[in-house]
Amino acid sequence: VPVPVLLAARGCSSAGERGSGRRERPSGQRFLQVQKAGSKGSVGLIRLQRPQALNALCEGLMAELRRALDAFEADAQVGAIVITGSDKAFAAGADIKEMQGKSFQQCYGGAFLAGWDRVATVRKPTIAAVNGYAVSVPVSLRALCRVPHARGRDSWRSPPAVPITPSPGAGGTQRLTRAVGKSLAMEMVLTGERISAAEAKAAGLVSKVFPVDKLLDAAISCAEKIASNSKLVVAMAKESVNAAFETTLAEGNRTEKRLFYATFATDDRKEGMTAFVEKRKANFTDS
Ligand SMILES: C=CC(=O)SCCNC(=O)CCNC(=O)[C@H](O)C(C)(C)COP(=O)(O)OP(=O)(O)OC[C@H]1O[C@@H](n2cnc3c(N)ncnc32)[C@H](O)[C@@H]1OP(=O)(O)O
Repeated sequence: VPVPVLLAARGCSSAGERGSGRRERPSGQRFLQVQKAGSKGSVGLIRLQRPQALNALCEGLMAELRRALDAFEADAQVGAIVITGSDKAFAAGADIKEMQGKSFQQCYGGAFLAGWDRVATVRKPTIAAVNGYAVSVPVSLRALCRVPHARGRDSWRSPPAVPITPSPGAGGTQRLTRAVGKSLAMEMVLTGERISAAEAKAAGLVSKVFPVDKLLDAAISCAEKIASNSKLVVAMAKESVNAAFETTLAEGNRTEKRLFYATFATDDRKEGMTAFVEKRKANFTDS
């Protein structure tokens, strides 16, 4: 049974949210639904919920997202996180209406977008379950999640599974290098065409494709499987994978080796190897 997670809220003022205002949910969020999922509540589930703007990433939404990630990062019960959107949109990019009037001074001086990379610095594995539009920045958001899932062509409705449109802010192209460092697959420049989930998978943009009605369950079940391992060692594995993406091959190998040595200082490494040899299920204590 999903357990609601209580977080404080701060808001955007955008179409459909002014005047009467978009109400906070009882849980305190305005733009997200945040809960624990999975049979043991070990999965942190974040659903972007700003339907009137197709989940465009306004500052208020991103602030809530950061707080949700912080809360799950600190929650010892949670071993992995799933971020998803709605049927029509994962997210339609940065909020154009919020950005429209901004000057350089406001962007640079006000550190616009500061903290937007929190999703990349979370130590727990994060899965993006992408359905509908994923435009510009959400493509980066999804890429930062490292284990992206998408809904498949066989369940296409309108709009298609992972359409990608040009980012006006990037002059019609969007480089993903900022999001994922030097990963070869991500060096591609998206030129504004709409691509299907299958094409996104072929390009390395998503790792698995599911029919729409199976997408979220599959993402949660994958997260649950990850969460059933030692959280301590999973965090080390994620650090190692990130190092492989972000540094040279030699540096990535060095980091991996150091972290592998470090696992020998943990109880969970001993328990994992002993359980393997004794052909039984490991009982990890995250220590
Ligand atoms: C770092 C840079 C960036 O991220 S720049 C932003 C990049 N994003 C985009 O360029 C996408 C802009 N949106 C669209 O192109 C379309 O909305 C669409 C193709 C994603 C979907 O088209 P559709 O016709 O199905 O919906 P609407 O255009 O009518 O949109 C519904 C509603 O949402 C508002 N909205 C959509 N995207 C944004 C956005 N990025 N920022 C702010 N608001 C957005 C849109 O204005 C509509 O609201 P309304 O009150 O009717 O104006």
